[in-house]
Amino acid sequence: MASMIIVRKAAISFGKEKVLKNIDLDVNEGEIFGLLGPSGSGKTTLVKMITGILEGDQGEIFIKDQKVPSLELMKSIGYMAQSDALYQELTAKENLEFIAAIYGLKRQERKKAIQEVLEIVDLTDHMDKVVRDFSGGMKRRLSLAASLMHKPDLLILDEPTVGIDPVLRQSIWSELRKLKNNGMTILVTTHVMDEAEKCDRLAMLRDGYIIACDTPEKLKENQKVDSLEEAFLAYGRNEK
Ligand SMILES: Nc1ncnc2c1ncn2[C@@H]1O[C@H](COP(=O)(O)OP(=O)(O)OP(=O)(O)O)[C@@H](O)[C@H]1O
Repeated sequence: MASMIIVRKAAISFGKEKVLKNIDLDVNEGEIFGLLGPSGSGKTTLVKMITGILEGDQGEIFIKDQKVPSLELMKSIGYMAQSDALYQELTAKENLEFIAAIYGLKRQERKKAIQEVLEIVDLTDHMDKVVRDFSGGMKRRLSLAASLMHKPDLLILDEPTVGIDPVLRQSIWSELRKLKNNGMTILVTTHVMDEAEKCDRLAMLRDGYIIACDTPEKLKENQKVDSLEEAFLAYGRNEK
């Protein structure tokens, strides 16, 4: 299977704190890959290194065989950060028009892309509302829409469903699965176990280490437990 992301011996410290230690990771093309770990385990730091926003102290990262960071690569990556980067005074549609302009989408492409992504996140009826008046969940959905505007090959989502109600969370996951079925590779961070279950494969992150990496089923099977939560705890114990 072809690799989309390769991380080799990546490490980073902030001051004296070693936040990521000796990370090796392979994400295959076309899979939904989850990074599961508690708050502070280093998930955001790792995705920022993968996008090239943060430079590690050690190691190498490749996306589609190109070394990160690369400006060229940014065209194939959609990144939704943990905090929403939206213009509060603009409407949803104006925010997306702005993103489209940055990516150099032509007028007709722009209109179509905006329509498509708004439908995906179920915000078509709210496109003329200013973002300041959006709920937290609506802002998350708009951020997701923004990350899809340029039809990336690799979508990186940092806790995409925080503040989103269970019904909409389900619908976002079914959209993610559709995107995957159309060939997109998706890397998603989460600390929610039922979301982790939906990933094709998972890496469990604890204290800056990957303590296990496999399919959700195999991770449970290997530890002879019924839930990912129990598996996480069991792998954590083995590490000590
Ligand atoms: N710019 C920074 N300067 C100093 N410390 C940082 C910086 N960024 C992250 N850290 C530290 O690195 C550790 C990991 O943070 P990170 O945000 O990657 O965790 P996370 O797993 O994404 O957590 P959460 O689920 O709460 O978002 C934390 O202890 C955090 O305080």
